[in-house]
Amino acid sequence: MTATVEAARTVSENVVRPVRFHQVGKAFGTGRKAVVALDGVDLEVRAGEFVCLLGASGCGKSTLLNLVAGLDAPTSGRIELSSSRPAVVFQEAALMPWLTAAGNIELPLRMAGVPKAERRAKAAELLDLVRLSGLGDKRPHELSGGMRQRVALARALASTTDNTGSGAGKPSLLLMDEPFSALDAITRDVLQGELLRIWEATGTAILFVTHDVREAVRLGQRVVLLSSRPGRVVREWDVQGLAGADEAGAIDEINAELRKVISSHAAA
Ligand SMILES: Nc1ncnc2c1ncn2[C@@H]1O[C@H](COP(=O)(O)OP(=O)(O)OP(=O)(O)O)[C@@H](O)[C@H]1O
Repeated sequence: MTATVEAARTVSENVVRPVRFHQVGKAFGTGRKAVVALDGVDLEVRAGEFVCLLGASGCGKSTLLNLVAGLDAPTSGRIELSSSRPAVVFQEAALMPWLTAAGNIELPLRMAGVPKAERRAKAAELLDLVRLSGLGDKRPHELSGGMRQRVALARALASTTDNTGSGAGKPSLLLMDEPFSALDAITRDVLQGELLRIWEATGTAILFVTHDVREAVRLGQRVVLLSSRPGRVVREWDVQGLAGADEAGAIDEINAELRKVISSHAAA
C-alpha cells in the first residue's frame, strides 16, 4: 500500500511543472497605441529548478512575473500553473510596518486559515531558515534593508508552502523580481549565498528576474534571455555548477548576447 502511494507521489513530482508558458503574449492598450510587452513566450520552470530571467530594462520581465503571479492576465497564449499559488519577492520588501517580523511571516498563513499554534511554529522555523532567530518581535523599521528582504523571503516561503495533499510542506514556486538590486554590494553578495542555501534546503522552484548577468550565472541553473520589446525568449544557457574560467566564459558570452539584444532594439 505504502509503495503504491510513494510511486504515485514520485510520478506526480516528476510531471508537475510549477509553471509553463505556451506562446504567451501581453499587450497594454489597444490599436496603434498598444504596447506589446511580450510576444510568443514559451518557457517552463521545472519542479525545484532555479531559473534566472535576464533582459534589458523594459523588455517585459516584470510583466512576465506579474502574469505568473496572477496579478495580470495574458492577451494571448496560455499559462499552465500547478495548484499551489506562487508568491513574489519584490525589490522592496513591502512589509506591513505595524506587524513584527514574525507577524509579517505569519500573515499569509493567517489568511489561509492556519491555526495559531501552527502559524507560530512555522514562523519560528522560517525565521531560523533566514537566520533571523531572536528578531521575530522586531518591527520592519528596526531592521536593516537586508534583514527586511530576509523577512520578505520568509513570508513568501510561508505563502508558497503547500499545506494540503501529497505536496504538504513543500513550497512550489517562488517569483523574485530583482530582490537584491536595492541593497549594497556586500549585503547582496551575502543574500545571494543565503538564497542558494535556502533553495537547496527547501526544494522550491525559483523564477528570478535580474538584469545582472553575473548574478544570473551565480544563482541560476538555467539563464533565459529575453529580447527587448516585445519580450521573447532569444536564448537559454545551462549554467549549473559552472565555476572559475567556465563561469567567467559564460558571463562574457551572455553579456555579449545581451549587448546584441540591446543594440538591435536601439537600432529598430
Ligand atoms: N500597466 C502598463 N501599461 C502600459 N504599459 C506598460 C504597463 N506595464 C508595463 N508596461 C510596458 O511594458 C513594457 C515592459 O515593462 P516591464 O516593467 O515588464 O519591463 P521590465 O523588463 O521589468 O523593466 P525593468 O527592468 O526596467 O524593470 C515596458 O515598455 C513598459 O512601459
